[in-house]
Amino acid sequence: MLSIKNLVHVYGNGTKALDDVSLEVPTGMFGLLGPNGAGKSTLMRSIATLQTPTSGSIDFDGIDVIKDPDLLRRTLGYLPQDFGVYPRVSAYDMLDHMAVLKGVASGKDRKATVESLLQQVNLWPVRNKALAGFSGGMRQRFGIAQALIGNPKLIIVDEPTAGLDPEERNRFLNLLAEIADNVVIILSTHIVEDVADLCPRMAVLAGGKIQRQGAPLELIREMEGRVWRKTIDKEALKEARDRYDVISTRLFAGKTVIHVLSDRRPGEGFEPVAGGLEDVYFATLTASRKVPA
Ligand SMILES: Nc1ncnc2c1ncn2[C@@H]1O[C@H](COP(=O)(O)OP(=O)(O)OP(=O)(O)O)[C@@H](O)[C@H]1O
Repeated sequence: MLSIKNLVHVYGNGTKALDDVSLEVPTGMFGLLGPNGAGKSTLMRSIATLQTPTSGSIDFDGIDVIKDPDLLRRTLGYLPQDFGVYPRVSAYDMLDHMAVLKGVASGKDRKATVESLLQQVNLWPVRNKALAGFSGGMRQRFGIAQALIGNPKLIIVDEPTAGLDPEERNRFLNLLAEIADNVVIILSTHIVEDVADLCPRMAVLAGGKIQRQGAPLELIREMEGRVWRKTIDKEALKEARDRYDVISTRLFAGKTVIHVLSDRRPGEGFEPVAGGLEDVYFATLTASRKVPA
């Protein structure tokens, strides 16, 4: 269990990226959903011991993460948002090198580790190819392989599916689902479907604050009967926004489809829709913007 209490992070320029964040993250897959600039990477980097928060505490299975970062690093796997350079070395050699850095000293252990990880992430057939020539999906699978060296109990993946095509995304998410037994995996993303597809627990972070948390299905159930849809001309959007609690808009066949949150039918031409996680997310963001800072 990962337990975060009252975490605050203020950058040198005065930006308060985390504002009293408290979270309990159980074993399994946990989705941290938030728009760009919400503070997700700041939170991920704080948990991964890459930066020290201004105040607050992080505890993982009895390890005081802020006081004892080295202890956490032994049981941590991290796939950063930006994995950085992809050198002209083969996947095999790079993974072997990273295993050395992570302290897998014996050559025999390393061979076993590297081989089994390459198989697990389905990169065995291309193990001798240079990482520089890998596709986005292959790179992310390599990223997971390196994160899994040393059997970590806490795995952090920061926006891993951004830029992947649907097939690669699927493959990547399936891989995450397979390793989620007995470990804590935090998936930070701005893609609602990533969370809907595979996270039994989630939180929405916006403006540095946790706006909502719970099980996606429960959060969706809480909105039952409160989401309404109407198709309007795009010229009517401004008026609709003034009149209703519009949580999302999208174009469909040249018209604008709005989703409105309301306890009863908001007006003429509205039909009820079964809300999804996207509605939960957008409603949460809309509500968070209304709160004066
Ligand atoms: N090193 C830094 N110095 C100053 N401000 C920063 C720094 N890093 C991030 N910020 C600011 O902190 C806030 C949160 O940024 P963060 O990168 O954590 O958000 P995010 O949710 O990960 O967004 P994104 O998906 O765009 O990376 C933003 O306002 C950002 O501009």
